[in-house]
This record gives sequence, C-alpha cells and structure tokens, in this order.
Amino acid sequence: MTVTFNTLDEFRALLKTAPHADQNALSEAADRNGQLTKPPGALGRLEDVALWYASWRGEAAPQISAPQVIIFAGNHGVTAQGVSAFPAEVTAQMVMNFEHGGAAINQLAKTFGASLNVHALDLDRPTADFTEGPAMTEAEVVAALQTGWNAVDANADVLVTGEMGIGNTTSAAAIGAALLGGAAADWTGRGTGVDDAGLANKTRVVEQGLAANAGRDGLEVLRKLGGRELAAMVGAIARARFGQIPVILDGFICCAAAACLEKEEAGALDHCVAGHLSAEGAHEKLLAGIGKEPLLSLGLRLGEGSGAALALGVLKAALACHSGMATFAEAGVSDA
Ligand SMILES: O=C(O)c1ccc[n+]([C@@H]2O[C@H](COP(=O)([O-])O)[C@@H](O)[C@H]2O)c1
Ligand SMILES: Cc1cc2nc[nH]c2cc1C
Repeated sequence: MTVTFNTLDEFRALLKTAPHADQNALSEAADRNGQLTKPPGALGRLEDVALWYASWRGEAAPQISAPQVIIFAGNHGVTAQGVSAFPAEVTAQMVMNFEHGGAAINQLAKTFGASLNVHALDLDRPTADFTEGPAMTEAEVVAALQTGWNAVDANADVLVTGEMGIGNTTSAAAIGAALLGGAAADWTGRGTGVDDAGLANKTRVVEQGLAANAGRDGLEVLRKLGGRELAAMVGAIARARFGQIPVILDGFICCAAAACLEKEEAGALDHCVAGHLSAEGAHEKLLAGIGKEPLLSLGLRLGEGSGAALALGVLKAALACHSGMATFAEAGVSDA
C-alpha cells in the first residue's frame, strides 16, 4: 500500500482508517485450538499468541514463512550533553557492522529465518538537542515516519522493528515521562552503561528536555523528544497494520516509540506483541503503559531488534504447534 503523507495531520487521519483483527478467523482458530492433542491451555501463552496472530492474518491456521526485521538508525543532538557511555559515531559504525553481518541481530535474524533491512536516517544530520527545544520539525518527523512506512515489505508475515541510535535511551526516558507521567529519575536508566555521575547528569538532561517541550499528544511528543529512528519505527508499525502484518516490539526505545502511537490513537498497537522485557529498568512501566505483557525476559539491553527477534522464535513455535498439530479426532486420541 503506497501512501504519502505530508503532515502529521495527514498521518493522524490515516491512523483512523486502520483495519481491525478478523473476528471470524479468531473464532475458527480458537475452535481449532480446542481440538488439538493437548489438555486445554497446556501450551500457555503460545496458545494466546497463536490466536492473536491468526486473527491479524485473517486465517484459522496460518504459518510464518516470511519474517522481516528492520533496523532504523538515527543520531541525536542530545548526545552533546554526555548522556551515553559511547560516542555518537558508534551509530554509523554499527550501521556498517549490520551491513557486513557482524552484529548480534544478523545472527539472530539468520537463526530465525528472517530477512534483515537496515535504514540509516540522515546520520550526518543529528536531531536538535531537545534540552533547547523540539528535536525535530514537523517536516523531519513526517519524513522519518514515511521512511519507516515505506521500509515494510508487503509480503512479510511478521515484522520486527529495531533501532540503533547512541543517546536514544535519553529520548525514550523523556518520552516515557511525558506520556505516562512521573519523575525523570523514574524513567532514566543506564542505557549502554553510564556510571553513577553519568546517570545523574542524564536524569537532569531528561528533566531539561521535559521543561523545554510541553505537551502530551503522542505524535507531538515523538517530534519533540524522539528521534528519526523512533519515528521510522512508528511509521513501520502503522504500515504493518494495513498489510495485516503482526509486529513484535523490541526493548525500551522501540516501546517508547510505540507508546507515542498508542497515545495518539488508542488501539493502534493491537497488532503488536511485546517481544521481551529489557534490563533497562523503566521498560516495565512503559510496557504497563501500553498494556503489553512481554514474551521473554532474558536481561537483554542491546536494542537493534534483538529481543524481538528472539521472541520471533517463540511466535514461530506457537504457530507451528497451532497449525501443525493433529486434532484428537485425527490422531485417535481420547478427549477429556
Ligand atoms: O532495547 C533496549 O532496551 C536498550 C537498552 C539500552 C540500550 N539500548 C541500545 O543502546 C543505544 C542507546 O543507549 P544510550 O546509552 O546511548 O542511550 C541504542 O543503540 C539502543 O539500541 C537498547
Ligand atoms: C556497540 C553497540 C552496539 C549496539 N547495538 C545497539 N545499540 C548499540 C550500542 C552500542 C554501543
């Protein structure tokens, strides 16, 4: 679906026309689930995600054969405030690493049979430092939303949105506080590993960002406190919905971006599942804020779609069971 939007209002209007899950497919899938050779509920959350996936694909017994992972990369002006344990040039260096196959996500995508695309967004033009005013203009955030929208493969049957951006846990913390309330300190964590002094400085920077950028509207918060890679994830998540492509959300930054979408349009994340709980402390509050229960909790704090890619393995397993298992009648097994 090729769509061009030139303003945030055009994007908002588009969100209002998003399709919903297929209730017939859902009830057929639930019916099938009840006949599979296992005690009712014995596959736990695998059963829930299989039904959720079936409802979005519009099929009672779908398979996953074309997963897509997309990594969006962006640079942040707020890195000038010394908020990361790593220098900003690592963003571009890691993009090269993704392209050469050397990052964790390359191995994880390969492990679970996913294609991997990398989109670097204007890395030589960092967003403005949000302690001084909005990170992006409307034109900038709209361009990033459009990049994300266009990056989704219409033939994908599940999407993982990942990111790379030195400084972006500062953005995500500010977004969490702006959208969900609470003190900057409740939302600010160590990211790539800042020390105690670094954490205190980062918390002050989040406070300054909040003071310099009023407003709680989801897409305005994305524009003022986000970054291009966060906006691109929002665009991709929204686009996937129109193609009946379920989405697996990654960690703290991905969920901060997703929260902007949910706050803008309630229910806009209904086609998304939370892949994992990140070790970044405030991720739990962010997940609660968007009403999502993570599939995995492995202590990851890497980003780049890694936790969501691991959860792809769980989702594939759930659908393999749901769509491949025999029913009691087929297998000649006595029902309860
Ligand atoms: O996904 C997460 O929960 C996560 C938690 C901490 C750090 N990261 C990654 O680390 C980078 C941001 O960390 P920082 O310290 O530079 O703000 C960025 O590239 C993220 O992908 C990601
Ligand atoms: C090396 C490195 C790899 C990453 N991948 C995602 N965020 C990252 C941050 C750093 C610093």
